[in-house]
Amino acid sequence: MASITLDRLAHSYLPNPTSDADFALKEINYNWEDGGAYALLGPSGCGKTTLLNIISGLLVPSKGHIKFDGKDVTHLQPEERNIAQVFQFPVIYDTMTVRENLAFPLINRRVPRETITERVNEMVEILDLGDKADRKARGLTADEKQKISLGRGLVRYDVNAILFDEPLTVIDPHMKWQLRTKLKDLHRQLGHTMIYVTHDQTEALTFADKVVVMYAGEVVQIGTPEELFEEPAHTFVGYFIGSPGMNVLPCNITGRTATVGSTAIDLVQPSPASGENLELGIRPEFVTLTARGSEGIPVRIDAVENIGRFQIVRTNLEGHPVNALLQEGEEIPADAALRFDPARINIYKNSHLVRRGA
Ligand SMILES: Nc1ncnc2c1ncn2[C@@H]1O[C@H](COP(=O)(O)OP(=O)(O)OP(=O)(O)O)[C@@H](O)[C@H]1O
Repeated sequence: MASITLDRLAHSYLPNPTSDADFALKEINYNWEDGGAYALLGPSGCGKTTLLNIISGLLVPSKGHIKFDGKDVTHLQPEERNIAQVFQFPVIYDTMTVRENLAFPLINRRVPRETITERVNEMVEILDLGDKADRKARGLTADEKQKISLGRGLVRYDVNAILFDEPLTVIDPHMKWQLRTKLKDLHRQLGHTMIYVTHDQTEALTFADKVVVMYAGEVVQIGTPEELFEEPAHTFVGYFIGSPGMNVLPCNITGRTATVGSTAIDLVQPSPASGENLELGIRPEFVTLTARGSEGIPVRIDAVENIGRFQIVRTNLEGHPVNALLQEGEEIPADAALRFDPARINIYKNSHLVRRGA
């Protein structure tokens, strides 16, 4: 296992990049701790694969360095980096049995026979493949084959890191949560440095101790799942994490009052932010509905969606959508007014957090 340092790392696919916009990966500085479980989370095209390929050695960055345990590996080939990778689709040998597939990465590295048997047995048990262990991979389901792929990544005990690139894409939805939880357990048991690439927030938040959120080539926040929820550093994080995401409303600010259109919202504390490109962010969990006439902000209700234990109330405030998350069965007044918990109102300037809820 190793720590991984990204030292002023950036990448452009263009031969002569001139502006920030030319970089598929904008400058990032970060130290990923030895034995940590990290997720790279972001929408399609945000630069996740570019970063993963730099770590694995498939791509040499146009700027900066990458270090494993302080040793510069920027120009080392993938096979010289001693990492394991699990891809979206199973990479296994159909003609080999499950056991033979799992043993293969160890045989390649001339691991002693007894150790191989021990590790393979351990993987078979961990991945619940006991009843299939001596069958050829050819006849197995896509789920089972991908489990073997995961096992082939995890079976090596001496790797610097294990990289997972959307490994649950082919897995059946009902199996996904099982494998997600399993991977988390495996990380606890095995203690490898693990980096998991996904565009699915549930996968990222379940698996990782720290989530690296990427947007348009930029790392916009690195934090624990709680930090991303409580204190989104960028409006994109607020919008992308949470279901539904944070409400983001363009506003002006004077003193302790934010104004959305002609609606004044009391921030309780004066905000340090002023000028243009300001936005108010509040999560639906901290929006309540009251009857009009009390102190709330009158709104139009567009829709109510029941999602099990909660209901999402979709409202419209002066042309801007605002969602409120209410408990199942909680009463929704016919003439509704919104109330924002002032302690949970964040203020953003140019999409970046400048003031978190008091
Ligand atoms: N080989 C390449 N040559 C030129 N541009 C590329 C190349 N690979 C990726 N890009 C561009 O770099 C940006 C980041 O792509 P990347 O594949 O890293 O994103 P991603 O977050 O992994 O997306 P996805 O989830 O769709 O794989 C995109 O704009 C993409 O079009």
